[in-house]
Amino acid sequence: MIEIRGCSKAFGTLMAVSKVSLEIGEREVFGLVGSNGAGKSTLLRMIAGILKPDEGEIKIDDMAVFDNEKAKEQVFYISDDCYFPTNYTALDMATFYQLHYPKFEKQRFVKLMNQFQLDERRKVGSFSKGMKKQLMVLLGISAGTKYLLCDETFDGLDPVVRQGVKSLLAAEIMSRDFTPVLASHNLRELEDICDHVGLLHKGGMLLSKDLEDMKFYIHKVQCVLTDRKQEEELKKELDILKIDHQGSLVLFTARGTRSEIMAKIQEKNPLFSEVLPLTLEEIFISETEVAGYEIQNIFF
Ligand SMILES: Nc1ncnc2c1ncn2[C@@H]1O[C@H](COP(=O)(O)OP(=O)(O)OP(=O)(O)O)[C@@H](O)[C@H]1O
Repeated sequence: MIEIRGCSKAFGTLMAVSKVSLEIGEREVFGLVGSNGAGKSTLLRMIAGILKPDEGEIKIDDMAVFDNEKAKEQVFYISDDCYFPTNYTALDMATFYQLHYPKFEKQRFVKLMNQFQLDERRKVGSFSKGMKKQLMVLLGISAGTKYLLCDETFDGLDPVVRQGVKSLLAAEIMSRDFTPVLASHNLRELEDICDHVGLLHKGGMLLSKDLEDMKFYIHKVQCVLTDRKQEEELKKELDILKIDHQGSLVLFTARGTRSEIMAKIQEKNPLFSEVLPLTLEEIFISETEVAGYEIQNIFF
């Protein structure tokens, strides 16, 4: 488990991370979201033991991480602007990481490169941005660390590769003790991948919640009502966050369990009604409102 207790980091007078406390459980995909400059990279670099917090502590499996090789061996960090030595091939990168990570599996790396149709003998300098990101994920998986920290790694991957990487992470979680932490400024990049989401805003942790728990108390329903009056009644009877119209269809996003909301709608004998899946952005509308913020002020 990763435990962060009252962690802060300033650069001069700028508070990049402020008194963040957070627990990242095991064998779950943790999404760290926040707008540009929210402090995600700074927090990840502290978790990786690269930056020392000004105050507070970070423990990886009960070990303080800063200046602790044993703890750092458990963490592979993929920066948002990875450095590759000139003339290094992908295989050279694997040899390099093998020196730092005792559990690195080179054969597995070569196999994964083939699976993702990347040439391990090619110079990394000639890889596209997305290929470099894939390469880093494959190096991270092959390193055999318990934690994989990805900074904006999913952003910009094409849908097929993204799906491949997502399946790879899921398979790792199933087969060994593995926890990926994915940071992104883009809610859409993380919505079908994460089990748990932490929201950073201006250096502070606004919320950290299980996605399934959040989904339990907010639902989106589309229905066709027989009378306009019924919509007005439902506005009073439901805890509505948003209403949209598409022709005769009314779309309600409301707080409450699925059965509570559907019971109220069924009382009106609608011509049609169904529950729709929610996006992460829609889920956050409710959660950030409870925390006293408007999602538009956080992400847009
Ligand atoms: N080395 C540094 N020196 C000075 N200021 C820094 C440094 N690193 C980060 N900052 C500042 O700290 C704040 C948080 O930056 P950070 O990179 O952690 O944000 P982020 O959430 O990762 O942003 P993005 O999504 O744009 O990558 C920003 O205001 C940034 O300018």
